[in-house]
Amino acid sequence: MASINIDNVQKAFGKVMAVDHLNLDIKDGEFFTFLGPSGCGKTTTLRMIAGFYYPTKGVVRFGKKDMTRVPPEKRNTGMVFQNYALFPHMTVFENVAFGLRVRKLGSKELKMRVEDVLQKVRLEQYADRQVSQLSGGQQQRVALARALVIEPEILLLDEPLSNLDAKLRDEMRSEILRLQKDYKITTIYVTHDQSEALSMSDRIAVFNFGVCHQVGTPSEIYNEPANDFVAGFIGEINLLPVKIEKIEREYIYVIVQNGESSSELAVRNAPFNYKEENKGDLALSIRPESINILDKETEGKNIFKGTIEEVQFFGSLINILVRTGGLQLQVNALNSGLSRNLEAGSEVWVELPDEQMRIIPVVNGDGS
Ligand SMILES: Nc1ncnc2c1ncn2[C@@H]1O[C@H](COP(=O)(O)OP(=O)(O)OP(=O)(O)O)[C@@H](O)[C@H]1O
Repeated sequence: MASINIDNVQKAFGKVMAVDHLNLDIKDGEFFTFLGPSGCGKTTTLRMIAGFYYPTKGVVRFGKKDMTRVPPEKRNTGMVFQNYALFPHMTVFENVAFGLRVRKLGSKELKMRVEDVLQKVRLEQYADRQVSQLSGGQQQRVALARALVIEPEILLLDEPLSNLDAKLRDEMRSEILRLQKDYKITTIYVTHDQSEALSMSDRIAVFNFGVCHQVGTPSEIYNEPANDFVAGFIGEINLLPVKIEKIEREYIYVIVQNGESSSELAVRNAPFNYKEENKGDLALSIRPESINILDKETEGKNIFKGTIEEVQFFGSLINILVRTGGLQLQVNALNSGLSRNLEAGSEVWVELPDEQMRIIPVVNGDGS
C-alpha cells in the first residue's frame, strides 16, 4: 500500500493544458475518485500516476519516493481500463496469469495466486473459459483479477463500469468496494458519473478543464461546494446571481435580482460559507430538496409567493418548478402531505431556509 502525493503537477499536450497546477494528497488505503466532465484531465492524471505519461512539470510521489519519471512496469500499480484490454482468445486463467508470467513466477505459486484471486472475484469456475465467451460483467471481473493478482500497491480504475448496463453497474460497484476493503489497497477511480462518485468514494476531486476545483468527502462536495461549477456538476441545484448587501452578526444579507424588482435574502453565515476575500461574481446556491413549499402565507424570513409552473411525478419524489417574480426555483419534495395535491397553476409560498443556502464564487467555464 502507498499514499500518493501529486505536487504542483502540470501536463501539456502542445498548446492544450490537460492538467494544471494539480496538488493532491491521497492517503494510504483510500478510495479516491477523480470526477469531472469529458476532457477535464482525469485520465491524463491517472496516466501520470501509472507512468504512461510523464508530467511537464511537478512531482509524483508514492509515499516519500519520487516516482515522476519511473517507467510504468517499475511502479507496482494495477490498472483496469474502460475497454478491459483483455486477450480475448486466451482463457480466464491465462489472462490473469499474464502479469505473473512476465514477472517469471514459479508455476506452483503462480497457480495458487491466480486461483486465489479468481475466487475473490467469484470466477473460480470460469478459469478455463475463453474470455470472448464471457459476459461484460464477467470480463470486468477478469480485468480486476488481472490487476489485483500482481499485488499492486495502488489500484487505478479508469471508468471501469461504463460499458455495463445499469443493473450490472450496481452489482460491480459493490464488488469493487468489497475487493478494495478486502485488499485495503489505495484506489483511484475515474468517472464522470456523480452518483457513482458520491456512493463509492472516501474522497472526491472534482475537475474541469484541467483544474481541480475541490477535494472533499462526498458529503462536503455535495453540501459545501466550493464554487458554482462543483455545485452544478454534482446533483441538482438552484443558482441565483447575488450581490452582498451587508453582513450582520450571523447573517449575510444578499440581493437577488428578481426580474424587474429585487429581493433581499438572509443567509446564515456558517463557518464554511462566504469568505470575504471572494472578490468576483457570487451566486447563492440551494438544493431543490432544501426548499420548503407552504400553502399559505407564513411569517418568517426568505418566504416568497409563487406559482407552480410544472409538476413531475417520480414516485417517492415530486419535482416542482415554481416561478416567483422573475425567478424560477426547482423544488424536490417527498411524495407526502401538501406536495401530493400540487398542480401547475397553483399559488404557493416557498421558503428558503437560511441555514440551507450558501454564497459561493462564480468561476468562468475554464476554472479561472
Ligand atoms: N495524448 C494526447 N494528445 C493530445 N491531447 C490530449 C492527449 N490526451 C489527452 N489530451 C487532451 O487533454 C485534455 C484532457 O484529456 P483527458 O483524457 O485527461 O480527459 P478526461 O477527463 O479523462 O476525459 P474522458 O472522460 O473523455 O476520458 C483534453 O482536452 C484532451 O483532448
